[in-house]
Amino acid sequence: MEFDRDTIVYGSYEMVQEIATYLLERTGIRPRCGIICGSGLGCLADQLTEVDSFDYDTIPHFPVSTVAGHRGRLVFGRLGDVPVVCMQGRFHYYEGYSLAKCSMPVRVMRLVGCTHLIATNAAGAINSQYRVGDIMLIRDHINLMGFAGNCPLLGPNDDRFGPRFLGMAKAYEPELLSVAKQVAHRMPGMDEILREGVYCCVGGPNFETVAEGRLLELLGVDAIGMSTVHEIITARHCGMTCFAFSLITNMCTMSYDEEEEHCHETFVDVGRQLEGRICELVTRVVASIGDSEST
Ligand SMILES: O=P(O)(O)O[C@@H]1C[C@H](O)[C@@H](CO)O1
Ligand SMILES: Nc1nc2[nH]cnc2c(=O)[nH]1
Repeated sequence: MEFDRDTIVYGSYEMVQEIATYLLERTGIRPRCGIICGSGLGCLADQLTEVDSFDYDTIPHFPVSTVAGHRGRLVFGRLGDVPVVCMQGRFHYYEGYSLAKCSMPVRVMRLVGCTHLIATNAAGAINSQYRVGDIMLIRDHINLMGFAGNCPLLGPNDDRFGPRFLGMAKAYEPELLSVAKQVAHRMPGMDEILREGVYCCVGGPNFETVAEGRLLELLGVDAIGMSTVHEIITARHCGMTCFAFSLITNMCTMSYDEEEEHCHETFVDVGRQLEGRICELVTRVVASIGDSEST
């Protein structure tokens, strides 16, 4: 099969290294953990101290964010005591970027020193037990775009990033999932909104038809979105430990009698309403990563 290297394959090792060097020469922070802020979850980056931030359009070879609620900058700093780097805004396939290009910043995170990735997103609930405002810890995902032959790892493999073939059975680190549940359990009001489930990514930007929603339910999907899966694949490929969660911003339309709830601006507002709890959850999970690395 012929690959169009410009559109499908993006980010040679040398290119990613050049970006990493550019950043490391301009910040004293040496991050251990990368955090990707989903739609409406950019507040996470606002919690950092000792900040050095870089607008995407000033970083060599970086794509730019085109989605409302995605600020478009990379923020280095400390979350509590732990040095981190946050993507305040991510890249989506529907913006016209290949999956490799959407996920390229994860490799940058790895080459600036991150061993862990925390990805967050806004997602629609397929599971009828869920409610808007729930937080779903991602236990596993279904790479539906991968079933159709689209994957961020398409094309020649560079062993300096990771292996050609990649096991994904424990993509979401069970230990971190368990830490997050313990942490959340100690936070007031979290038990009522905390879920654990299976996330699935579609290309978007359209939302699901009723028939598609019902199919996803049959497949065992709890929440559906347009990101995260390819970032986790890329992170696992380069040996990063991963944790992710979805903020449930809407119930998917599962019957023809229901009114459709989709509105990106409302999704961003749901994020704002929960930002205090989300920031606390992430701060505590990151602290546990810091503790585990210092022992
Ligand atoms: O970046 P995330 O996955 O949070 O963004 C979700 C999916 C779409 O980009 C958008 C839909 O409103 O929110
Ligand atoms: N595909 C998809 N992405 C979302 N992001 C936020 N809500 C939704 C949804 O219902 N479907």
